[in-house]
Amino acid sequence: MKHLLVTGGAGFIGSNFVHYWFTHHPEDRVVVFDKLTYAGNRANLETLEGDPRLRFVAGDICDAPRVQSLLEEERIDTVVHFAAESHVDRSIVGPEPFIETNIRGTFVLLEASRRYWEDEASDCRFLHVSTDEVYGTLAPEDPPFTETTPYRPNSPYAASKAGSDHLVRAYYHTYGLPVLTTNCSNNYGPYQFPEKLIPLIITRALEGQSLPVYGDGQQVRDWLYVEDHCRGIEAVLERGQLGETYNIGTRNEQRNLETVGLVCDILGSIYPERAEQFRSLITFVTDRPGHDRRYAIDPARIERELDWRPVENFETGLRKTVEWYIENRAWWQALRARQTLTFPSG
Ligand SMILES: Cc1cn([C@H]2C[C@H](O)[C@@H](COP(=O)(O)OP(=O)(O)O[C@H]3O[C@H](CO)[C@@H](O)[C@H](O)[C@H]3O)O2)c(=O)[nH]c1=O
Repeated sequence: MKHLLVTGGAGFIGSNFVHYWFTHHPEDRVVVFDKLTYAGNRANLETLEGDPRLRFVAGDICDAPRVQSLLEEERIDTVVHFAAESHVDRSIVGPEPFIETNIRGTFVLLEASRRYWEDEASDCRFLHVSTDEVYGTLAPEDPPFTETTPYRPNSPYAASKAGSDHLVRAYYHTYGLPVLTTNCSNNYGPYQFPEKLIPLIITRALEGQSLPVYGDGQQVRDWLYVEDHCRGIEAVLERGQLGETYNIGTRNEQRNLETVGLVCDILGSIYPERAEQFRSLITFVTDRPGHDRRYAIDPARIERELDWRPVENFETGLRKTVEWYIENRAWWQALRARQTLTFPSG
């Protein structure tokens, strides 16, 4: 039986991971530690409310004494670290919380784990969830990112994640902390805060609002269904080599404009009477400053070494996602008040 600490477990990927974990490891205990910022939401774990295997603790990963005592109190042997400020546009408007949470917060967790696991680290794991954005941007002719692609982060968000990745590796090389790092591509699926492209487009289209496409919409993103990501994290936790990095992606490169169009088509097939309307809502708006043109992940290593394969394809994953947002209007409408970002289109 494992004792997991899931930081950011009330966020999008974190909460999907908690649901995934209990489905596949019903005997384990999970402590969710989450600051409940605008993007964290206890409703994401509502179906687990009252479950004795789960403890929810509201708190900040920068709070060193709290983190230290939680590790000890709960006899944590596995840290899965999702907690992060994650939205690129917000990092452009206000980078400070990104530096604080993503770099300092990761440092606090590493240091607490090092102290707590000092004498008995053999069965322990610290898995750091990171992003492909640390590698920078690709030209159309470039091969996808591999685990050996040099780091060239461009946004304050990406730079803060790059800093945290380096700290994690330093704790392995310097102290032998049993760390693993994953770098994933763009996620989509249930419970994603509707500031990110796919849920933003779905929810705005449902409400008949304009669908903002930055610049020319020809930027490329490599979409990963969140449950496939959770399965990848499980594979790395269980079979990954300590100190190593695994890229998680599905070779699913899509231009933003095509992704937005696909969402409109799926909505049109569900609401045929509004089919024409959805695409007409697409509006080109000012581009994101320093916008990375293309991300693409080469998942060969995790496939070859850990036998991981994605289950979902983009069309079915996107349809499931659209249906989830239709069925869970109350969930995202309640978040509207927190969506205060007005960058760049207003
Ligand atoms: C919000 C928004 C986004 N976009 C564009 C910008 C990007 O090219 C693409 C996806 O934007 P976002 O959903 O903000 O995601 P992106 O910047 O790629 O970053 C995401 O994916 C990363 C992994 O690649 C994660 O590390 C980040 O935490 C996550 O936010 O869509 C638009 O054209 N219009 C929009 O309104």
